[in-house]
Amino acid sequence: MSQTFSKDQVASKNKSDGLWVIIDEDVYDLTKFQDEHPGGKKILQRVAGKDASKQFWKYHNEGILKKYKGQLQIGSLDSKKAAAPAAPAPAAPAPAKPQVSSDVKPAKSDGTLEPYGDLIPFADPSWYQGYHSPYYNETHAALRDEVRQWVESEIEPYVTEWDEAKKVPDSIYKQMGERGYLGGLLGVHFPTEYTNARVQSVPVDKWDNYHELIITDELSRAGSGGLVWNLIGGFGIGCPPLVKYGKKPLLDRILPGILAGDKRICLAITEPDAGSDVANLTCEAKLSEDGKHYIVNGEKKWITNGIWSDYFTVAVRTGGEGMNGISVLLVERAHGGVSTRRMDCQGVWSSGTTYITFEDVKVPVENLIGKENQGFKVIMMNFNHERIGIIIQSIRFARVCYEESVKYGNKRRTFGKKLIDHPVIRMKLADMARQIEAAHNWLENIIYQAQSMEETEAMLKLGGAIAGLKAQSTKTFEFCAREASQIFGGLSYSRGGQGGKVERLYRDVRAYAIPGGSEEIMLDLSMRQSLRVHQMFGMKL
Ligand code: HEM
Repeated sequence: MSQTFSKDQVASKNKSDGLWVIIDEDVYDLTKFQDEHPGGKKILQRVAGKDASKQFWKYHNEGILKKYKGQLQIGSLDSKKAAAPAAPAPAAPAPAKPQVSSDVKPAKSDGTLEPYGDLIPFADPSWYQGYHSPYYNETHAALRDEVRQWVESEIEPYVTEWDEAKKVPDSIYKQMGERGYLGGLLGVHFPTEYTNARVQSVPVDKWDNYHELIITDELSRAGSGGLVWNLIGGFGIGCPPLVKYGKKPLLDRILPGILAGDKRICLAITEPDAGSDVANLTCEAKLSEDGKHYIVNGEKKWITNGIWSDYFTVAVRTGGEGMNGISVLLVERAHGGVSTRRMDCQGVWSSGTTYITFEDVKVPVENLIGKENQGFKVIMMNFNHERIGIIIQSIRFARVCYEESVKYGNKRRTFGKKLIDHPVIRMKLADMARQIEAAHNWLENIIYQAQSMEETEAMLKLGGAIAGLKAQSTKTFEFCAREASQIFGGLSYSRGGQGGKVERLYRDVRAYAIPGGSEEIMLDLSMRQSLRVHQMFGMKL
């Protein structure tokens, strides 16, 4: 912003027909905006011509300035040292090329990375804040910065609108492809054979599971389960089985379009009458008489991204009862007979939760994923990847609730002191932080184990721990959402505004605690499976 003004010039604009204010040494013309200001115009008229920084920060968070700067800032005070450029505020975010900050410094001689972020204790994982970690290097630091810049500039300011509109612009999903993030989220090596997109800050041969963790974690910082599920909810669980067990001609035909962000895929397992007990599903696929097609009939419910999907990775019954009669098929909307309708849900509004019906859908046998009647294994392998995604998101959402609470607690005053100075509030924050850190450290350890093991070994040995951590992380999320709501009071009871993230996340909690295995089933499984596996190791009782 090149124009500068003196304080006297601003002071002369102190009427409703010329209403300027100063916020953090920048000058804003609110003349037209006053009529649409959600806080009312009189309150703006009272600070017309003055420095309103203190009042502004009392009622708003950073997101508001980011969103309105481009529209309302007309310059800066002449006394300001280096006027910051106004952030662009497009009505609908335009695609942009990734830009990696040149600030990412190599690891220091003691192995730690440069501190990054706001440095609020526990609001980011400890390796962000200059602490030692065996897991991360400069490529992780660079990716974290790349994703955070994108989220802060093009996603976070608009997330509330998208959630209310129950849709994220297609251009954002397309960028997921262009930036190489879709290619990086498959839980396998980076699939260079199917996409030309590359993650700008990480060479493909360096790609590992911690990079995958960072993408999901940083996307989750926007504080919306709907956003994260829109971008990776269908893809992250629907595409890995296709890549791991699909036949090459099928992959050659459809994977490039999916990884480019042009076509969408989702996972369809749950049915109106079969959720966590997958072995009981009834959607049937009968082989045609000529043996060339499966004819699929049945219903699927609570399917993330279903309404927008071109492809559906579907669990079907091809054989007898129980887990040995299940197969996985790649159904294409273009096959005909696929109907999708949006479901109204408590949370994750922009994720497109869908009810699907398949009526005599003719699916070529080439679209079988894995072997006939051996689909249960495909589904089980996939569950660990899905659950780790849920864990990453839940822990970050818990952190967002905690971070918002710390910031608000340092700003809001009651009974003559800041909230943070009341021991009862600090106790809440401490209870949040201890659970977040415990869950995150367990997560990093499990990712290290998964990366060091062959896939079947990982499924056996880690299934119990992953199930336990899923329950731990969703309980942590629920606890933090509740405590943050208490700290924000009325501001997190109404939607939008300063408590907006907390209010939204509070509504999103059940979407994490139930799907991918409910807390009850996860806790039970964690013990059953761990005991069974350790019996194989020679456990002595
Ligand atoms: C660049 C200038 C400003 C912009 C773009 C702006 C924008 C907004 C927006 C979008 C809201 C809705 C709630 C939210 O999303 O946070 C809001 C609420 C509000 N604003 Fe502003 N505002 C500005 C300046 C001010 C100033 C200078 C004051 C005080 C003197 C003020 C007082 C309020 C109040 C009291 C509310 C209602 C808060 C609540 O619901 O708890 N605003 N403003």
